[in-house]
Amino acid sequence: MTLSVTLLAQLKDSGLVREAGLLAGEWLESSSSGKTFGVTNPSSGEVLAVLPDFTRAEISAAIDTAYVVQKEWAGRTGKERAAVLRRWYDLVVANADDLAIILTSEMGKPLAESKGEVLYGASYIEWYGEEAKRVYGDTIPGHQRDKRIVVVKQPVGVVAAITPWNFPSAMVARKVAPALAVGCSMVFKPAALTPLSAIALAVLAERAGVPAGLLSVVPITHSANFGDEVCENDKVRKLTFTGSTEVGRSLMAQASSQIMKLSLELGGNAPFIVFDDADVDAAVEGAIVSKYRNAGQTCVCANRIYVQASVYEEFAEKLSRRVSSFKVGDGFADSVDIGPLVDSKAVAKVRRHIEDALAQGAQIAVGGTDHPLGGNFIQPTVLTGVTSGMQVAREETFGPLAPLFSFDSVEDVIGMANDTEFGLAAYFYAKDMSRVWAVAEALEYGMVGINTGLISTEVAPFGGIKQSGFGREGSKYGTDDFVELKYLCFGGVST
Ligand SMILES: NC(=O)C1=CN([C@@H]2O[C@H](COP(=O)(O)OP(=O)(O)OC[C@H]3O[C@@H](n4cnc5c(N)ncnc54)[C@H](OP(=O)(O)O)[C@@H]3O)[C@@H](O)[C@H]2O)C=CC1
Ligand SMILES: O=C(O)CCCC(=O)O
Repeated sequence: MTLSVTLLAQLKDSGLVREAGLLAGEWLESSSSGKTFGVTNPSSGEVLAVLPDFTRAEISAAIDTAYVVQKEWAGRTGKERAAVLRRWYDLVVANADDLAIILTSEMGKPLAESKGEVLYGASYIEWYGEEAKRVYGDTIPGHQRDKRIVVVKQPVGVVAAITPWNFPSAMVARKVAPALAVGCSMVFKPAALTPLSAIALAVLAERAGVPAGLLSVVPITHSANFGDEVCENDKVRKLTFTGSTEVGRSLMAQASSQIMKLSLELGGNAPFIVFDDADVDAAVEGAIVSKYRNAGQTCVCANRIYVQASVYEEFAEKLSRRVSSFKVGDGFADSVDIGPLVDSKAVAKVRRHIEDALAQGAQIAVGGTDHPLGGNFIQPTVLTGVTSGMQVAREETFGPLAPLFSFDSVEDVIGMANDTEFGLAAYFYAKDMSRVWAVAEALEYGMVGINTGLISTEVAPFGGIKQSGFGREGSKYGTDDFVELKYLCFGGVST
């Protein structure tokens, strides 16, 4: 047993951390590969746990079991499935402090944010527990006198899920809860950087009465093996993926071999627009939440901040003042705003964006230099004088860097905001209602925050358009991706 004593000492329930995967209803502490991998704390570099590294054959066995168990689960009433999800939700809430500690340990975000994420994730379990009872079909007036038409929704069957490291807890809940609610089973691959939160949630799911084999959680470092197996195994009928557009594109190509149902929640390049009639103070607060939440490592983070010329100086000055007051440090330290980035590659990307912008004439308003803590810590930064030829305009930075662009007219800023292959989230601040409607309609994004920098909630449909993917998570629409419509045509009805 190699579990970190520091981590274990912080937990009320040490049973939530396991050096094992849950496959086909069993906790397996070793893999036939004989290989293992370590999960490290991005703040200290400490190894938290060593997990078995599972193989394609083991994933295949988990799929076989998920295929069988799903039939019994789907045969239960919505109310019966709802009761299990409700117990899972209650357990997640009851264990939120421990789950937050596990999350901060493996991912680095400040503890308060981790607790927020755990409860945010739990809200999806609660929501979809309730929705389990409302997977309604439809009746359609028959097209002939003796015909009656009914549409029913049936679970797609076995679902595979792949998630990233930036929301290791909420992503699990967001994918598992709707799948289980409608009667699917799931084989789940968390990011190798952050599998412990998914494992802890699986422990609680088991305690809540999720049947053995219905949910598998597979730690694995060779992620392509997981993608290959789930895309080629004809027992898997759907793949739900959150991560980079690059990997999403290749999974989409692979999934085409068996025309698998897909949901893809991919990269973003969110514009955040401040118009001259905006409440500038409110816009600054919105930008702080949108840009610096999770140290900027969120797919809906503001990536490009466009400010109308007449309020540019005021906005830049007020934003910079707020950002310069941020406390950077270990996620467990008191009142920390920004934790470490997830790894050195993430730090290098932010540095590259800053250097490129400076080389092309941008200026540092705050931050911009390495943080004294070193390692994966980075100074939260605001750049002014940013223009559309710079890398920050085109690529998702995924770090605490706010680049400020100036614009003159509504037409110009809409053109710049939409000039990207991504279409996940956009934000703008304005008061004039005719402008508000026009801009909201003109932005080519799946989600638009108007006078707010925080749009995430389980009651709304989260998802993108263009190369940010398709499918929606959350809300009444979130179950659509996990069901198939079946049309029943009744003939010979005596009239
Ligand atoms: N939309 C979003 O929420 C996110 C967007 N991103 C963007 O992507 C960039 C890179 O982040 P990164 O974490 O590397 O994102 P990736 O897309 O590489 O990883 C996301 C998930 O996909 C898995 N994965 C990677 N390659 C394959 C494959 N060939 N087959 C199956 N699964 C695979 C990863 O596994 P493993 O990590 O274990 O290899 C992880 O579980 C970020 O800087 C950001 O710009 C990143 C995360 C989330
Ligand atoms: O970054 C993501 O992939 C999801 C963002 C978390 C959220 O706001 O729901």
